[in-house]
Amino acid sequence: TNGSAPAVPSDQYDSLYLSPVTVGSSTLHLDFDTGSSDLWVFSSLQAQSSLVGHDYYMVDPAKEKQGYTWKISYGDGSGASGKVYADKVVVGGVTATAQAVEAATAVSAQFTQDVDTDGLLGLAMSTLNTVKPQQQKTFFDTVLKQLAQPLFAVDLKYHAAGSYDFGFIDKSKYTGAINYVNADTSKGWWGVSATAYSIGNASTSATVSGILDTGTTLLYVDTPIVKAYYAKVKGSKMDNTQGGYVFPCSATLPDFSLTIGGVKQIVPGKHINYSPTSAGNCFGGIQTNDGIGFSILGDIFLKSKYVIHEMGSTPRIGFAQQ
Ligand SMILES: O=C(Cc1ccccc1)Nn1cnc2ccccc21
Repeated sequence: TNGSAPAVPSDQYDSLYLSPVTVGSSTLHLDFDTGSSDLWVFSSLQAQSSLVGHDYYMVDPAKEKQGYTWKISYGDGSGASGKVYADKVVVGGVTATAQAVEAATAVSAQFTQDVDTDGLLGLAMSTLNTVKPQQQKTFFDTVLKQLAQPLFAVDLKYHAAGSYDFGFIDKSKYTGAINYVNADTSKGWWGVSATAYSIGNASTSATVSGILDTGTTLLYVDTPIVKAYYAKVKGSKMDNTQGGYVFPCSATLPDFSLTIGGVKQIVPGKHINYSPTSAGNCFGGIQTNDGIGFSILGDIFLKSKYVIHEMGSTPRIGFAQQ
């Protein structure tokens, strides 16, 4: 069976996208995350005070994987931990009958205060799964064999609902050719590299290595590229109190592209005006990857494309224009 689930922006700035998932007998709204590999949910194991505003998984002790635990932390310092259950998970009609469901006992403030997100569904390689004593499969790995094609496709949109397709490529969701490149999955992520970047009409050769990451809101690249970009934005500056580059909200933002597989993958300037700040300017969708060691092609990069993640004998990534 194949299936498709909507990806709905959680707020007016596309901070993250939420998809409905049936976990056991509950429908939860999860953040599908190609940057991690745990399916974890808010659960009845938590204090009631932590559950306010969230839908949550009502655990069934009979389904517990006794002695199994998990603990995850993300690049932004957020994290969660808990126990593991084997239960039915359904995404867009695709069913995993005994999927490892990681029920939270503790969740960091970033997640607790984000009342729309009921958990995450990891779509990176299962080698990054944090469950002990035995690593568990992602939902995608669990259902892989039942899919017509071993792939999922990501269709995130700018200030609009998109979708995640499992097992098929939806021709109505893109125009032009799909450009495939091999994925570097050696670190457990969907890794790609670019050979050039462009700011407006000016192209510069450079090697940009990074990961596709639907769980990251913005686009993080090497500092010299970020500086070159905002040099083209009148009134832009690095604002340490806001934690990144900001600019007057009236600024015209040049398009940005990364050349992947010989094809320019363009991010429209409009998408790079991420959100207003509390100080009366606007926060940039492109920021520096200082301290990370690689680039992170998050939602700002993805939301103009239809991106196929194919787990064939040689993992590939296909890019097409929405
Ligand atoms: O953690 C990251 C990317 C990242 C940011 C900074 C340093 C290193 C890596 N993304 N991400 C993927 N899933 C997430 C879930 C919550 C927060 C961030 C999440």
